[in-house]
Amino acid sequence: MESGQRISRKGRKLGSSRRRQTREPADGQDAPVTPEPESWSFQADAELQAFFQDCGAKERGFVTREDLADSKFSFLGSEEEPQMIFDWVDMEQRGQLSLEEFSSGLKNIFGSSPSTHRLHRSRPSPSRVPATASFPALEEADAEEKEAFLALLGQLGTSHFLPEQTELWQLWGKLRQEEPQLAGSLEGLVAKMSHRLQEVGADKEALELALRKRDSDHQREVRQLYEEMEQQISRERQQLQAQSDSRGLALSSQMQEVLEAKEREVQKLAEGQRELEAQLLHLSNTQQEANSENQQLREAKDDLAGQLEEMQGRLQVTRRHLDAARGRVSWQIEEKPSVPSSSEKAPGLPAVCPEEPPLPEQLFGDNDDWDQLLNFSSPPHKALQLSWSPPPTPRDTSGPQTPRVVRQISISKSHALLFGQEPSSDPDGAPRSPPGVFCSTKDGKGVDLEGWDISPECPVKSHDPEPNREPEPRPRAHFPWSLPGSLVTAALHGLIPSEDGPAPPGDAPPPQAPAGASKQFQVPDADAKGPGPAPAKPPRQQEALQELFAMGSEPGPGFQGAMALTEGSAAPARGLPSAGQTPTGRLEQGKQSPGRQEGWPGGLREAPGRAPRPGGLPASPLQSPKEEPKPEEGKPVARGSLDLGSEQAVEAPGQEPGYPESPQQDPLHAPPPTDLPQASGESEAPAPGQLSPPGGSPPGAAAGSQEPTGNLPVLAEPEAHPRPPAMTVLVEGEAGPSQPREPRAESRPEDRGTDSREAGLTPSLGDSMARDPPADPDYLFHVIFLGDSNVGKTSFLHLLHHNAFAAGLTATVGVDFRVKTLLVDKECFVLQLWDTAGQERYHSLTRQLLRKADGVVLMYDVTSQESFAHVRYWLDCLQDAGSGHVVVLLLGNKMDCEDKRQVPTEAGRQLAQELGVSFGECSAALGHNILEPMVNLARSLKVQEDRLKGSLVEVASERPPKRAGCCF
Ligand SMILES: Nc1nc2c(ncn2[C@@H]2O[C@H](COP(=O)(O)OP(=O)(O)OP(=O)(O)O)[C@@H](O)[C@H]2O)c(=O)[nH]1
Ligand SMILES: [Mg+2]
Repeated sequence: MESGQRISRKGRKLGSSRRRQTREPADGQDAPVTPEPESWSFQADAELQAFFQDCGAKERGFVTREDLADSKFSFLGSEEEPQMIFDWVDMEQRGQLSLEEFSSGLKNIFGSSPSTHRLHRSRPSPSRVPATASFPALEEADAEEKEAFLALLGQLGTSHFLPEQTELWQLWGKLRQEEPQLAGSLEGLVAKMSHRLQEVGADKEALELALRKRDSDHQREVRQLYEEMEQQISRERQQLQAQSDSRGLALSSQMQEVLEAKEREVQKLAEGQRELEAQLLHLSNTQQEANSENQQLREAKDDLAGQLEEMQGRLQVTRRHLDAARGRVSWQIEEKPSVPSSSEKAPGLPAVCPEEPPLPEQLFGDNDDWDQLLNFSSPPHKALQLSWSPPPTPRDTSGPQTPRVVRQISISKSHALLFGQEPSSDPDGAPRSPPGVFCSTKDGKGVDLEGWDISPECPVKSHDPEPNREPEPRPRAHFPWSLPGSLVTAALHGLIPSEDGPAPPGDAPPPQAPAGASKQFQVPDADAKGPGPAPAKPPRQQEALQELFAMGSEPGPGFQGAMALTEGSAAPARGLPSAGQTPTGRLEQGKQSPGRQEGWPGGLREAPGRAPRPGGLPASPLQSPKEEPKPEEGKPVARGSLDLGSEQAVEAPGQEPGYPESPQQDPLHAPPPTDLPQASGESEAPAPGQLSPPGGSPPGAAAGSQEPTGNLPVLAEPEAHPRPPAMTVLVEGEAGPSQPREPRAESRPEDRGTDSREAGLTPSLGDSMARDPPADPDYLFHVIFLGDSNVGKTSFLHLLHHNAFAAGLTATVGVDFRVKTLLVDKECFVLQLWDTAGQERYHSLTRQLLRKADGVVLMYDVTSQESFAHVRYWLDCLQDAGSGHVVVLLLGNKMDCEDKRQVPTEAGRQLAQELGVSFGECSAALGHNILEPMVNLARSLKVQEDRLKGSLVEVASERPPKRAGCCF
């Protein structure tokens, strides 16, 4: 076994040496020549071929290491594994060897004959054994040999013993013993080999150095490349990032813009949707309102249709009555021969707005001579007749707002008939009057106002259609001014359900008839005055007019005036005269009169710039007597008459003690005058204060009974008494007996007390005038209030007369008239105050009035620049009228509205200086500066009058003094 292993080991060593020999030629070194295989037996070759066959290598053409796993070769030792043969042969370690390569490899290792090789190896060399036995071990060798051997090893590069060195030692020793000549060769060979080894080592180190250097260079280059790549990657990444960012920003901005645009669109759409919703809501509301209005209109239409039918029936009945009464009724306006007939048309009539109902034709008729109609000093046998529309009432009351308008101013002749006929009363005390004749003159001719007798409370039955029929005692109304109201009433009876129901179609008296439905108040002169029964309760207008003329209670010798006051509050339309005639004309006019204009629902119209009256319907006085009198309406209601009356009862008052304007502080305490002396002997017209009491009560008693108490007569107006829509004043210019002063059956303490406090009017002369009005006014002037509409003329006058501001007055229609008595500097001034309408359609009418003006209060509204600018227009009108010596007072009203002021006070003052007129500012609402301007105006008028008297004697002789008249 040991020998086998040794052979195997040898074989391996030989194999390795052989392998080394096979390698050396490959390296190109001068390797030794490959020894030929010693012996490669046929058996070995056969085994090899069998192996190729068994493992399939022959088919594949190559041998793998695995193929040798189970192979057995006879030339291999037992300890040698067949796979080692493959490792020996496969020096390049390719894993597979071709059959040729494997065969030649084996042959190179084992020789041509493996058996020989085995034999050779198994047969020891005869010299090697004894030599081995004779050569001592290295440790036992002598020092010389050992030194020589170490030197040899030193040449080989090893200085210490290795296990192989022992074998080398023995080989070297053997060689020195057996073949000493080869020892030197061995040493040379060893030296050469060591040299070669050193060279190889140097080469190796150089190569390693070069390799390391190259490796470091490579590493450096790689690192550099890596860094460069990293930098480039970083740059590119940054670029990409920047591009991405910019692209993202652009995209985001675009997206933002798009989003904002979308959002705006959405908002617009939302707004549009909201607007549409609002519009839809509005439209739906509007539609609902329209539906409700349509419903209301339909209902109103149905109501109106029914009412219209009823009205038509009533009108037909009325027309029949009018036709029946036509022959009996006469409408006369007797004038001097010089006075143009009423049929003539006079130019310059007030323009009538086509949209507004025209003024009645007989309202300042075309042919009226204003000199005649308005002359206070009417000649004898003439009676001045004034017809009034109902006075306007404040809007804040529930009563109707019938505009007040002068319906007629005419002159009739003697009052004989009038005064010759005692006022008749029915058993209940209601005044009576002869049928068909309301105011008659002494010679039998008179003004027949029956055409206006349309008081709803006057039963139709009382109007005898037959002219010759004796009058029957019945309540009647002879108020020309009652026409509109009657019409309205008639209309309203059809339109508005009255509490009392419609007016009785026949002669059934209205509910209030006995109390004051139709009353006639005649003021007989002294001669004509008889013991006729006086009305138990004179109508309010009647009393008011009594008060109006109460100042000159007893006319002078030349005064034979007669005054008749009638009152028709609300008469059925039955008494209307027939159409076609003068009365009919008036009737027709009355249908379009302002009274109806305001009273008729369909014709309700407000003056421009005025707020419509709430409810739009006139109120009740014309509808139902019960609805008329209200506390607030007391004054306005009776304005047509009470204005005049209050002038004496309240106004004169204007002169209460302590009045600053008056130097005469002491009130007059003279006994109430019983006569109104004529201002001039020529004057035949009574003073404005002259009014006969209805029942002929002694004036002294009446006045004396009240004035000492200081309490003004209380207006004992029955609650249910309807407001008189108009009044008629008949003043006869013929001399006659003095009229007894009417007793003041009614007093109005509220006017004095409350009004004075409210208005703040300076009480001074009023009391004295009220208590002791002068019998004969020293001066009488016509003062016309001019100015644009809405400036406050009527409010001013209302305050002046009633000491209370009446809010909500309607626009004046035509012209209004009041009398104001002032005691200034111990002289009695009677101012006839004409309240004109500022609306343009009445300007021509106003222009006619201007001809007789003594003084003009030209009013503007300090809150209206336009009204201030129109001041020059009104002055031009004044100049055109030829009124050269008119005293003008420029008055700016509404100074309480300081926040709305458009006209500075200085501007008004400058204009007044420029125009040479007086100037002042006032507030009708506050009652500021109301009476003072009038007192100053009275003084200026007096100065003007005195100057004219002195300088124009001749003219004055042709023209009766103003003081002699009581009206234009
Ligand atoms: N604040 C204030 N309002 C006033 C004053 N005077 C009158 N008014 C108001 O002005 C409006 C017109 O008043 P009116 O007296 O009817 O005016 P007018 O000048 O008579 O108008 P016409 O009759 O159309 O010419 C009414 O509403 C009054 O209440 C005032 O001093 N201050
Ligand atoms: Mg007015």
